[in-house]
Parts: sequence; C-alpha cells; structure tokens
Amino acid sequence: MVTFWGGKRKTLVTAQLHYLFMSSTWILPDDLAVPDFPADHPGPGAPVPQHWSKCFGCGDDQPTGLGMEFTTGEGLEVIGRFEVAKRYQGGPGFIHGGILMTAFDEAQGMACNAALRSAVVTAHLGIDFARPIPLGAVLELRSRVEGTVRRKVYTRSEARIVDGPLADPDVVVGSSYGLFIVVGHEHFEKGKDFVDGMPTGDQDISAV
Ligand SMILES: CCCCC/C=C\C/C=C\C/C=C\C/C=C\CCCC(=O)SCCNC(=O)CCNC(=O)[C@H](O)C(C)(C)COP(=O)(O)OP(=O)(O)OC[C@H]1O[C@@H](n2cnc3c(N)ncnc32)[C@H](O)[C@@H]1OP(=O)(O)O
Repeated sequence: MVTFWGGKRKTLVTAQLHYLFMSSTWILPDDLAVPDFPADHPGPGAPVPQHWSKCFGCGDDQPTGLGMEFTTGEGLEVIGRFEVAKRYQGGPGFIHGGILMTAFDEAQGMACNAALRSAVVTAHLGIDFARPIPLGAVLELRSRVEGTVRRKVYTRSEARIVDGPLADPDVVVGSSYGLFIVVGHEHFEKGKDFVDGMPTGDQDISAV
C-alpha cells in the first residue's frame, strides 16, 4: 500500500497497488453529503446533451475531439461512450494514456453536471490504467458523484470495452477518481477574450 499527498491542496490519496484488481482507494471525507435525486430526472437511458459544442470531450463541432456521447444510467450515474480513433494512439496499437484521462475528466464532469445542475471545473483527477486499450475499441465510462462538501464534488468512474477489439464488458480497463469544484459564470468570463466559438445552448450553464 502506498499513501501519498495529491494536488496542491494536499488531498490525501491512498493507493493500494495490486496487479489483478482495480484497487486505488481515495479516502472520502466524513462529512460527505449525498446530493438529492433531481425531481425532473428522466430515468435511465435518456440522452445527456453536450455541455457545449466546441468541447474537446463532448462537442459535436470539434472535429479533432473525442465526440463522447452520454446517456443517463441508474440513479445519478451517467454513461459516456466513444471509439478509440487511430489519432489517439500512444504506444503502437494502443490508446494514449492522456486520452483516457481526458475521457474520464469529461465523464466525471458530466456526472457532476447531471447530478447538481451546476457548472464545475476539475481540481484533481487520479487514474488507474488496468489494461491496454486497443485502437478501434468502443469504451464505455460509467461515472457518478459520490458526494459533496460545500463546493467540492467527489466523483468516481470506471471504463470498459463494450465493442470492437478486446471487448469484454466484465473487465474494468481503467478507473478514475476526481475532485470537481462548483463555479459560477464569472469563472468562464475570464476566458471570453480567448474563446473559440460562441457557446450557446438550452442549458443555462452552456451560455458561458
Ligand atoms: C475549461 C473546460 C470546461 C468548460 C466548461 C464549460 C461549461 C461548464 C458547464 C458545465 C460543466 C459540465 C460538464 C463538464 C464536463 C467536462 C469537465 C471538464 C472540466 C475541465 O477539464 S475544467 C479544466 C481544468 N480545471 C481548471 O482549469 C481549474 C483551474 N483551477 C481553478 O480555477 C481554481 O483553482 C478552482 C476554481 C478549482 C478553485 O478555486 P476557487 O478560488 O474558486 O476556490 P478555492 O480555492 O477556495 O477552493 C474551494 C475548495 O476546493 C478545495 N480545492 C481546490 N482545489 C483543490 C485541489 N486541487 N485539491 C484539493 N482540494 C482543492 C479548496 O481547498 C477549498 O476547499 P474547502 O471548501 O474545504 O475550503
């Protein structure tokens, strides 16, 4: 077992390193509050809209991006999918680790947004790479909010290959834990001189 301090704010992270199982454990705070289930939640299987069209993770107007598509899962879970394109190659034949991390970032951010209906940004993200993921694989990421403390949102996610090469829905090929922070519109105001495109959308949070 390895214990270390992660992030500039010293989030305590304990990683139990095993070779057979996904095993990192992120110690959650004792005062974690579980968010209420939104009254207008559509139930499992409903599409979750992109949060804005130019997003590298989910945007449909971002040709080099991941193009992740999301649906609601059971409870507060969201399910994201994308195919590992050839341009995401790291080692020969396999996904670049940073691409998988990007996908986890997006998926956990979407889980926050679906559960809390608030804009969030990533403060800290941890990842376990459990299996090599081949080009052409279709990855499914299941993500959820574990709880909140003030503006801090604690999230978790697992990835599986559900179609294409090495598909096995019973095998977790990677997992992630993350800390997101709820922010207001003023956070994105700081980017208005650099923004590429004009964020619009029917979600209030998309009109950055
Ligand atoms: C840029 C892309 C995002 C575009 C989003 C567009 C629309 C958003 C709409 C909805 C979102 C929907 C889906 C999202 C989908 C994808 C997500 C992608 C998200 C990203 O990819 S986003 C890019 C990377 N991300 C950043 O660019 C953040 C840079 N950063 C900052 O902007 C500040 O750093 C900030 C705002 C994080 C905090 O600053 P702040 O001044 O507001 O608040 P403060 O410092 O007081 O922290 C409050 C409490 O969090 C604790 N805390 C803070 N940081 C911590 C850390 N690292 N470890 C442990 N604890 C930490 C403190 O200790 C305190 O805790 P306590 O309450 O206990 O005192």
